[in-house]
Amino acid sequence: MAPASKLLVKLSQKLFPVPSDRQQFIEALTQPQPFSPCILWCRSKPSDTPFSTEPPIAWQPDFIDRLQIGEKPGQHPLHQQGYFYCLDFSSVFAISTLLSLDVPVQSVIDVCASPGGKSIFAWVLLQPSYLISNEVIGKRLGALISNFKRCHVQPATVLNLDSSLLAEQLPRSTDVVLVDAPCTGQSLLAKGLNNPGCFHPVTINKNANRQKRILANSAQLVAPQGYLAYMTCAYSIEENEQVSEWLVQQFPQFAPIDVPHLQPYQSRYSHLPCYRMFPQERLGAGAFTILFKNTHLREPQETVIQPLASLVKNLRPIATF
Ligand SMILES: C[S@@+](CC[C@H](N)C(=O)[O-])C[C@H]1O[C@@H](n2cnc3c(N)ncnc32)[C@H](O)[C@@H]1O
Repeated sequence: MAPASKLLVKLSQKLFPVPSDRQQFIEALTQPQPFSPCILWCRSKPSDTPFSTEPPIAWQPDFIDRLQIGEKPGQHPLHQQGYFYCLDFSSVFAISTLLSLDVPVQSVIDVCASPGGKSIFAWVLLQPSYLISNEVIGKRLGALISNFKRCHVQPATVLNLDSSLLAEQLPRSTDVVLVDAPCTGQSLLAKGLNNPGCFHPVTINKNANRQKRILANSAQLVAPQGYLAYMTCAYSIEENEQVSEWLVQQFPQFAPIDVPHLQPYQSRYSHLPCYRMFPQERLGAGAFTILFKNTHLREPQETVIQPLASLVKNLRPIATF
């Protein structure tokens, strides 16, 4: 068992006023226990499901299964055949804000896409005509592309651009923009992985600034009346609630939207409707999520929009499916 660092203890004190809650949080990070493996079905499930599953929780979509601990879905032949994608249930929690959209969605841009879990969730759920999955770090493109190939994700386009370039080239273009932001990755500890320095104030501050920059650029992409989904796998308030509050101040046209099924997960650290999953709840390693709506209406001169597909062609796609 790794001892809790001073910085982890300090974070736990900030997050949990009750000492027993604090202790459970610390234990989830210093004595990590396995979580149920989770899969996202990209095709119809075979009639004879090959895995033992956990009972679904109330809001769990049909295309998600939580498996019993000990199942190894990544080693099953159906995985290689692209029937499903393996992910942490916290990822499902974070992207589940999309379940509350009640409008048809034509276009989705995933600004921070690799290895592809949130893009694939959006593709299965929303079936957009345009899915653009962007990954700025070149060496992370391979994983994204191979997951899209394996799971037959199409139509989809993979880009490799900084968010500032996306903002410049595709302003007000997209119904749903996903920002699963790079973060301190504090929840990696709950998966038993090392992540030195992830609670240090300098690391947290650096990440929060990067998140603000990516969000500010991503906000430019959202069509009038479209949606911006922000999520991280960090626990620090600076990377989550404070970034969200900053966005609303900077871009008051973005209204945070209530997500009814996530009400039980309402964050205690903000007055905004935003949601947290913690590792001691035993569903996944932890996540933060919030959904914003761009309340701007389309300008009269905007009625003829250049189709996203033709704009994207000029951005040198890395792959098109
Ligand atoms: C949390 S991961 C995304 C996981 C992915 N959405 C999924 O569900 O599989 C964050 C991603 O942001 C990328 N990233 C790093 N720096 C970035 C930046 N400055 N702008 C945009 N994305 C960045 C990372 O390479 C990483 O792929």
